[in-house]
Amino acid sequence: YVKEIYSVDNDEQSLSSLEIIVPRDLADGFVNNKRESYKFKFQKIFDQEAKQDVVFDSVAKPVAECVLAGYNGTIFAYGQTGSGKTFTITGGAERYSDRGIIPRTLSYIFDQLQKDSSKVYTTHVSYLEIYNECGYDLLDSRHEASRLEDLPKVTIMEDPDQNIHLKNLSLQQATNEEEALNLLFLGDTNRMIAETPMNQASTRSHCIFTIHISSKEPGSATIRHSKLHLVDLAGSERVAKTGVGGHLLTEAKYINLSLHYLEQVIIALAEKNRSHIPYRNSMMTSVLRDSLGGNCMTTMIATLSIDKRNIDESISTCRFAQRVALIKNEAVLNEEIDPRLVRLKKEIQELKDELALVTGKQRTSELSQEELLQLDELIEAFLEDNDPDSILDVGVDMRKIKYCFIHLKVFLLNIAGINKDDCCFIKKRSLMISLMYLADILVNMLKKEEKKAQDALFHLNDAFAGSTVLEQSPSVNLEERKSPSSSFTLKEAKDFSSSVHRLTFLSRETGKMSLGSQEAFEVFKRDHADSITIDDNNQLLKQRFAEAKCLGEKLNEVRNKISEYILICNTLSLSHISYKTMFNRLKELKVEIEHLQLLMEKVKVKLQKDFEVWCILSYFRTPPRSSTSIPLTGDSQADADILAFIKARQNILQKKGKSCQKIGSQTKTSSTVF
Ligand SMILES: Nc1ncnc2c1ncn2[C@@H]1O[C@H](COP(=O)(O)OP(=O)(O)OP(=O)(O)O)[C@@H](O)[C@H]1O
Repeated sequence: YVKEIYSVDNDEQSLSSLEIIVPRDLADGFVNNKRESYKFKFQKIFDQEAKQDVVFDSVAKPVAECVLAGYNGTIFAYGQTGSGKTFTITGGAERYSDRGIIPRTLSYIFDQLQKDSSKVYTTHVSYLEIYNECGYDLLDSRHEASRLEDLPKVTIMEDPDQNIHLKNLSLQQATNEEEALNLLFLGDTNRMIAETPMNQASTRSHCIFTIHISSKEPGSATIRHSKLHLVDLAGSERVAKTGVGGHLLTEAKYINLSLHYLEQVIIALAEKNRSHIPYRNSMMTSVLRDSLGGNCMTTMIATLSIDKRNIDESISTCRFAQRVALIKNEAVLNEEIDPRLVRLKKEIQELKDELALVTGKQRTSELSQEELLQLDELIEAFLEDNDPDSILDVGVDMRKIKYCFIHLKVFLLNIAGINKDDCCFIKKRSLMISLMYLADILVNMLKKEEKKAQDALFHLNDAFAGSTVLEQSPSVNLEERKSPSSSFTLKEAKDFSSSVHRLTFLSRETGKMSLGSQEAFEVFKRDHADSITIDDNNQLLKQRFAEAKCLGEKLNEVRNKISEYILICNTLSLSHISYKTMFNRLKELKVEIEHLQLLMEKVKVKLQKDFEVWCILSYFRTPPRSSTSIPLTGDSQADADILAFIKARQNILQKKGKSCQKIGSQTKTSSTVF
């Protein structure tokens, strides 16, 4: 392009300026007041030598960054045919370095997404072509389109909130740069196939390549949606100048009309206090509505082909671009709550309502002051209760259960003077609490054992009581009736028996042991090696005793009958001497029976006495297994009693010496005599 007709001043400090100088021959004419130069200020002006990467860095990168942050962005190229719109937006096919804004933006975006692991991103792309006010989906993958009309037709739908929806425009997911580039290639291919000499789509249609990005932080309910429109507009040349007619004229009219409407929208947006913006006039302005005057970071690239012949077009493009620059958009973050979360919140509310209906209580997320106080009391009572089976019942209420756990944790951590970081202490403390519970369980078990021991002791006392009765019997001389076969005297047995009764662990009033002593004594008896034999012999003696008792009763019965007969005989025989002999005989019989009766009585007494002796001797026959088997209660008095008991026993055994074994066998023999 001829340098003489324009100059560029790229001031680093302020806006860059472009001056278009109208050649004198063009300025000359009948009217002499025509301006010779036109100056325009732009944010940045790229001369014809500008490289694609520089354009990308200056124009596209800032917008792409906004899109990544969650804002909407649009970059659109406007200019006359052949001025370089497609080259700028898509790129040139000859060199890799000619890649345009779309492939470079895709590369940049995916690069950034890969670097950011703090969010979960989803990317989709769509590619729309608008030709003669009709939309076509360029990402149709069927490859069947030989004409543009064969592609899926995209129509505009508007919801009650005046949001635009594009029906039939496919949204293809692209998980990486390669997939996105393939989709761009697919769209460009569809666009080229449908292009005919009569329909040079690249010139006469608008193309919108859109990158849709959704981002969400893990665990967050908020989703951000943003989109970046990269728009390659149709050529803006004037119909009159191109001199087209017929079909091309129709096209040109559409193109110009849509660009005209675009211009109308831009003018309306640039004007203050303008209430109506004519977006609906064309599909193009409808689709870009949000980008042009709403929530979007919009950048316009005006492409110029500054040639003597294109001076008017160039000036027209610059004017249009300057109007666009006046528009101020207010971009906001496009955040929405995850619809799944909305659904879950609704479900939670429904469940809360249901719970309130069932329990009759309306639950708030926080516990009331009153409820907290009640809980504190319950927890305190629970902690003070020594019963290991006690439970902390706060009902089916997660808020209360959580509160209890927190309370107990604080209780453990905040015990006076305790460093909460001292895990060792906490472990010890937990152990102590566990031991306390264990101790409680053991105490309970011991109480039960004590009860059993008490019952057993009553049994034993009965046996001792029996021996006391026999001792008081005046009719029997125990010394005289010493069993000839027993080397263990009844005197010794009596001594021992009385020593047992003197034991201090037997209650003075009742003659019964204290609970701890009873238990220890019971264990001592149980541990005695020969306890089973003793029990067996006891049973045998009891049986013999019962038999003797039965015999004595029968004897009494016979004696009574004889006495009765004698009485009758006395009455009858007074006058009959013949009965005298019989009477004397009966008298003799009576004496004999009485003698027998006396004998039986003695036998019975001996039997009873020997039963007692047997009981006592049985405990001495087998010594305890070892001194360690003697159970001590820990109660000093009871333990002293037990030791005294054992000592008394040992004294007797020492006196007997080795004869213990003999006693055992002889006593067994004597038991069979009875
Ligand atoms: N900066 C540039 N450097 C090198 N070649 C360029 C440059 N800009 C445009 N061209 C070339 O000029 C020609 C026309 O450019 P391009 O197709 O991009 O124009 P356009 O404005 O898109 O036209 P249309 O309105 O017909 O689509 C292409 O062959 C392109 O390669």
